[in-house]
Amino acid sequence: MTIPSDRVSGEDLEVWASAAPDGPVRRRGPASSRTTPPAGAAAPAAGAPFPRASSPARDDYQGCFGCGGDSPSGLRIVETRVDGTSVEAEFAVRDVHQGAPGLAHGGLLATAMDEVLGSVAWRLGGRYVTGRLETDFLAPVPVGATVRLRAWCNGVHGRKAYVEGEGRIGAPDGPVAVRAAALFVEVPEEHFTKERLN
Ligand SMILES: CCCCCCCCCCCCCCCC(=O)SCCNC(=O)CCNC(=O)[C@H](O)C(C)(C)COP(=O)(O)OP(=O)(O)OC[C@H]1O[C@@H](n2cnc3c(N)ncnc32)[C@H](O)[C@@H]1OP(=O)(O)O
Repeated sequence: MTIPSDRVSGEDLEVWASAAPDGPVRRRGPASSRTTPPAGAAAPAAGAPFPRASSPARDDYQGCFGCGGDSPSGLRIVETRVDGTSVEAEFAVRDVHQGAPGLAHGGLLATAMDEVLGSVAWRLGGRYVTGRLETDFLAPVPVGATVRLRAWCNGVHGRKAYVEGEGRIGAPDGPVAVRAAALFVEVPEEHFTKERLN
C-alpha cells in the first residue's frame, strides 16, 4: 500500500538543527519558516545567563492559567531548573485536564508548552507575547502523569524571539509526548492594559 504523500510517516522525522541543550532534536516534518530564526538572528551564547534572572511567576499575581494557583483547573506549572539558557518545569495532569477519557487534552498540552516557552521569552528581558505556536503531539499523556517540560531560545531578531521546547512523560528522559516551536513578539507595556474591557 502506498502512503498518501500528505501523510507523515516515521521516515519524515528529521533532525532539525537547533540550540537545544542536548544538540539538534528530531521533529516531525520540517520546522515552519515562521518559527525558524532567519539568517542574521542573534544566537544565544552557549552558557551565557539569561538577561533577566527572575521568574515570570509573581507572588502577587496567581491568576495565570499556566502557573498561577488561583484557577481550580489551572495547570499549576512549577519551574524546577533554570540553567542560564533553558528552563525546565513540570506539572501533573489531573482529571480536569482530560480530553479523551483518561488522557490529557491536546489544547492543554499546547498551553503548557506556551507557558514554558513564554518563560524563556520572559527571561530574554523584554515583554513578549506569543505570535505563533506550532505543536507536534507525539504520544498520548495519561491522567496522573507528570509532564516534564523544557524550553530554550534558538535566536532573536529585532522584536522577534524564536523559542522551542518539548514535554516528556514521567521523567526528564521519558518519552517525548509533545514538541513546540514558537515565535514571540516583543510588545510595549501598554499591550497589557489597553485591551482590557473592565
Ligand atoms: C506588565 C507586564 C506583565 C508581564 C507579565 C508576563 C508574564 C510572563 C508569563 C510567561 C508565561 C505565559 C506565556 C503565555 C504567553 C501568551 O500566551 S501571550 C497571549 C497570546 N498572544 C497574544 O495575545 C498576542 C496577540 N497578538 C498581538 O498582540 C499582535 O498580533 C502581535 C503578536 C503583538 C504582533 O502585532 P504588532 O505588534 O502590530 O507587530 P507586527 O508588526 O504585526 O509583527 C511584528 C513582527 O512579527 C511578525 N509576526 C507577528 N505575528 C506573526 C505570526 N503569527 N507569524 C509569523 N510572524 C508574525 C511580523 O511579520 C513582524 O515581522 P517583521 O516585519 O518585523 O519581520
